[in-house]
Amino acid sequence: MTSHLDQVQSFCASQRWFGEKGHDVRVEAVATSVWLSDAGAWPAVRIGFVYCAGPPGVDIPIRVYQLPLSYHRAPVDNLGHALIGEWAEPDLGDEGVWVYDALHDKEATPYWLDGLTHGRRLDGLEFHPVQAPDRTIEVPEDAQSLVLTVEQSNTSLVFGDVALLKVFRRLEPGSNPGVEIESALTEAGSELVPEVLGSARGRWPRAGDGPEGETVSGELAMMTAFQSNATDGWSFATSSVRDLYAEADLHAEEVGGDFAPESHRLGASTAEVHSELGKALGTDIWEPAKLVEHAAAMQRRLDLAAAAIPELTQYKAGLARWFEALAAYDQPVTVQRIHGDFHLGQVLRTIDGWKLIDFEGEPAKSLIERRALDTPVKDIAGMLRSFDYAARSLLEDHRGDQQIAYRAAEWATRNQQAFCDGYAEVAGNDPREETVLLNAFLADKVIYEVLYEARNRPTWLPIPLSAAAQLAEQ
Ligand SMILES: Nc1ncnc2c1ncn2[C@@H]1O[C@H](COP(=O)(O)OP(=O)(O)O)[C@@H](O)[C@H]1O
Ligand SMILES: O=P(O)(O)O[C@H]1O[C@H](CO)[C@@H](O[C@H]2O[C@H](CO)[C@@H](O)[C@H](O)[C@H]2O)[C@H](O)[C@H]1O
Repeated sequence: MTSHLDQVQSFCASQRWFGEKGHDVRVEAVATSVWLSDAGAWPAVRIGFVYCAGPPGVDIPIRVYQLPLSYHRAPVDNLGHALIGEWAEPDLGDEGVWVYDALHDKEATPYWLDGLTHGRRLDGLEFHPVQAPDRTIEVPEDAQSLVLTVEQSNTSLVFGDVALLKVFRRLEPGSNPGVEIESALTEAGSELVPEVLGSARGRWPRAGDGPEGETVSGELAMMTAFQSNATDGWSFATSSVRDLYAEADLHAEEVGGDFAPESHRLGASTAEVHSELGKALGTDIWEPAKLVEHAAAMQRRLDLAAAAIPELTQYKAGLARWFEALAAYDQPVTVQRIHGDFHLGQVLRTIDGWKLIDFEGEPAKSLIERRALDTPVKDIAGMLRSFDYAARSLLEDHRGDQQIAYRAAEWATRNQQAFCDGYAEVAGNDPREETVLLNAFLADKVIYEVLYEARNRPTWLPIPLSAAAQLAEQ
C-alpha cells in the first residue's frame, strides 16, 4: 500500500485549489487539529494541514494547505471524487480507515455550521459568529451543504441556499485580508459586500518546525450571505460581448444587452466601497520618495517577466517609460486598503445592484504585501483590464475577422469609459485624469497578466500582450 503522504500528495495534485502545479513539489508532512467529532462518533472529523516542500536541494518556501478530513470505517457511496486514501490511523484503532476531503462529505460539514452557529471553542480551533444587530440571515441548523462547482482557489460550501462558507486552502499565519476587510465593511453597514456571518480561526505547527514545533494561527474559513440569484460580472459581461459579435454590423449601444449602464453602476459601487474602506480602515499618504520605490519594484517585475517571456521584450522600453514617469511623479498620493485583485470575476450582480467579493488580494503575494495600503487606482486599472479581457477572450472564435476585432475594441473602450464615469461621479475625482498613475498601474497589471497567462492559459497570452503593445506606444 502507498504511504498516506503519497496518497495525500496525489489527491492534492488533482485539486484545482492546489497552487503547486508545475513545480516539483512533494507533501512532506500532515499535521492535524483537535477532533471536531466526539470520541467514538463516525465519521471522525478533524482538519489536516498539509506541508509541501520542493525537492531536496531546491529552496522553495514550505507551503501549508488546509485539508479537512473525514474518516469512515467503509467506503462511502457517491464520495469517490473526494477520496484521499485508505490507511490506519492510530487514534481510530488498528483497522484501516477510508479518508475523505471532509468538505465534500455531508456527514462532516455540519460540524462547521454548528461551530459557527454556537461559537464553539476547541483546543486550537475557534469559531466566531458575527452578531450584527440588524442581522437578517438565519441559517437553519440542519441546512445541508453543497460544494460550489466554480473555478476557485479555495473551496466554498453553500448551506441551505442562504450562507456560503469559504474554506481557505493555502494558509498563512496572520489576519486574512478577505476576512478583515469584508468584516470591517459589514460592521460599517456596507450594502456592497455580502454580509459576513462569521469566521473560524485555527492554530497549526509553523512551517519548517515539524509537528512538535511552535504553532502559528490564522483564519481557516469565513461564512457570508450567499447571493443565490446573482450573476458574476465576468459571465454577465461576456454574454453582452457575445450579443455584440452576433450582430457585428451594429455598435454596442445599438445591440440588446449593452453593458455600459452596468459598467457605470459598477464604477459607482467601486468608488463607494473605496470610500467606505478609507473610512473604516484609514488612509495614508505616499510621498514622492515612496513612488520611486514602487516604480523600481514595477521595473523589477518587468525585467523578470521579460526575461521569462521573450514576446514581452519588444515592449519593454515602452512600458518602462510609465515607470520612469511614476518615479518622477511629484504629487503625494492617498493610499488605503483596496481590493487588490479586482476584475469582473470578483463582482456579483444581485437584484440590489453590484456586490464586491474576494478581498484577498493577488493569490501569489505574501500576506504582508496583500495587507499593505495601496492606491485605489490599482483596483481601477485591474477592472479596466478586465473589460479588455472580456471583449478579447471571445475573439479566438473569430480569428482574422477585422470587423469583430474592431467591435471588441469598441466594446472595451465604451465600458471602460462608463466605469470611469460612474467612479468619477461618486468619488468626485476622475481616474482618467491621473494619467501617469493609471498607466503605470495598467502596465504593471499587464506584466502580471503576461506571466499569469504564460503559466496558466497560454492561448490567452495574446490578450495582455496586445495591451502591452498599446501601452508601450502611448
Ligand atoms: N457570497 C456569494 N454569493 C454567491 N456566489 C458567490 C459568493 N461568493 C463567491 N461566490 C461565487 O464563487 C466564486 C468564487 O468565489 P471567490 O471568493 O472568488 O473564491 P476564490 O477566492 O476561492 O477564488 C465567485 O466567482 C462567485 O461566482
Ligand atoms: O480570481 P483570482 O483571485 O484567482 O485571480 C487570478 O485569476 C484571474 C483569472 O481567473 C486573473 O484575471 C485575469 O483573467 C480574467 C479573466 O479570466 C480577467 O477578467 C482579468 O482582468 C485578468 O487579470 C487574475 O489576474 C489572477 O490574479
